[in-house]
Amino acid sequence: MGSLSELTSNQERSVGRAAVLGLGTANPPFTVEQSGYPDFYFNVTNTEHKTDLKRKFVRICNSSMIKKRHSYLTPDGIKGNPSLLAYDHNSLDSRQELMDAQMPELGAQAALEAVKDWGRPLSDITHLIFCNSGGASMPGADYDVINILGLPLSTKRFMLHQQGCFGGGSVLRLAKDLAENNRGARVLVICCELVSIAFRGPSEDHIENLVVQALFGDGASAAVVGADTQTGVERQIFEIVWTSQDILPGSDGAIVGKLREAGLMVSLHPLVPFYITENIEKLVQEALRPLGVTDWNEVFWVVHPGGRAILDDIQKKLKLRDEKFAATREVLREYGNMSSASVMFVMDVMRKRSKEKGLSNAGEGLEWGLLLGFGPGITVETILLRSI
Ligand SMILES: CC(=O)CC(=O)SCCNC(=O)CCNC(=O)[C@H](O)C(C)(C)COP(=O)(O)OP(=O)(O)OC[C@H]1O[C@@H](n2cnc3c(N)ncnc32)[C@H](O)[C@@H]1OP(=O)(O)O
Repeated sequence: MGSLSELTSNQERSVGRAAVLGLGTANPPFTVEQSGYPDFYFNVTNTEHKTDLKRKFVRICNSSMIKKRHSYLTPDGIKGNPSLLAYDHNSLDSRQELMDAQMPELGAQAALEAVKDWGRPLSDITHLIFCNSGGASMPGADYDVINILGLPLSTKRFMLHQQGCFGGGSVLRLAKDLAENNRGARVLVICCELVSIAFRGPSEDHIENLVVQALFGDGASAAVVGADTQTGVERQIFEIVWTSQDILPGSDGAIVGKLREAGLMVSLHPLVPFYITENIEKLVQEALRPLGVTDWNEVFWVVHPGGRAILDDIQKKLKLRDEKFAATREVLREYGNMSSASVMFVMDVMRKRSKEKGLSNAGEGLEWGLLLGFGPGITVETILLRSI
């Protein structure tokens, strides 16, 4: 007969590993084409006279490999919030009001898709994680989602604020810990990011702001995570095998977001691609060497579409074939950088492409894969995935 502590821990912990059991995404309907965005942006911010900045912005947009982005900020919506137009007017109230209304709405849409994909009722959700880099209210968007979806009032909630782009990895790491330490748990994970918190007019003194305005788009993604699947009802899309989070040495100050009276002031150092590329192989080795993998083309890649230059440089450094980043580049092309929401979009695109091609699993027919999320710090989330 076992001890009381053994009996308790056997009842509390899952037998198997956590996995993604359902995925969903959502975007606002309004889109802007990147080719027309310089005209749109300088017109709507009343800065057409800043011709040098506009020419530079055209070069940035043309190099971004983004085709279109979704946004709640329609021309009328922007004009109706004039405090957003200058580079640094006090505007936090207007921005927070937009975020309070839009974040739960878009997050709930993505969550409904994920739950439909999972196949069990909303009432079986036990935990909710909501991640966002902009808005902050009490109770927050997690609470609103409980009400919108009619989730059980006993759902245990976690609100992750100000993670930035690595947050898509953080939520899966936290969901794994919750699912494996609470037998039977089904964790609904939502990442929702909106540009209303950082949209602002151009400034000659802050050129990196042009890069921010050219890259980011609105999007929400969601997943249901759980262990010990119900046979015939649930299926594992990606098993979450191992996770780590690392700060890249020497990269202090390279990606920063400060919440100020003028909203989220984001700065991106031109050396961001360099810092990530210099450090990436060590992290990849740590994750894949225990499996005996030494050719990084043997696994599938779910990479945060942070910017074209970052993807080009990582691909070159790791000697990855073009098809390895096809899902990531599709997300960058069709949606831009949606910060923490991006990596679950990549997972969703990858499993759909794999199905269309008749491949044996969601991971392009390969058993092992790596998820990489990077953001402020520079912080990198590395997750070893398995597709069965
Ligand atoms: C917010 C989060 O938490 C996480 C994130 O994802 S942060 C986002 C991370 N992404 C990045 O940092 C962007 C990485 N950079 C890129 O992808 C590319 O540089 C880019 C698409 C923005 C431009 O592509 P490129 O190949 O560099 O184009 P290129 O023609 O050389 O540069 C265009 C101009 O942009 C300027 N530029 C590029 N990056 C810049 C930066 N970070 N700050 C200021 N200027 C920049 C260049 O100096 C160049 O100016 P000129 O044309 O006047 O010479």
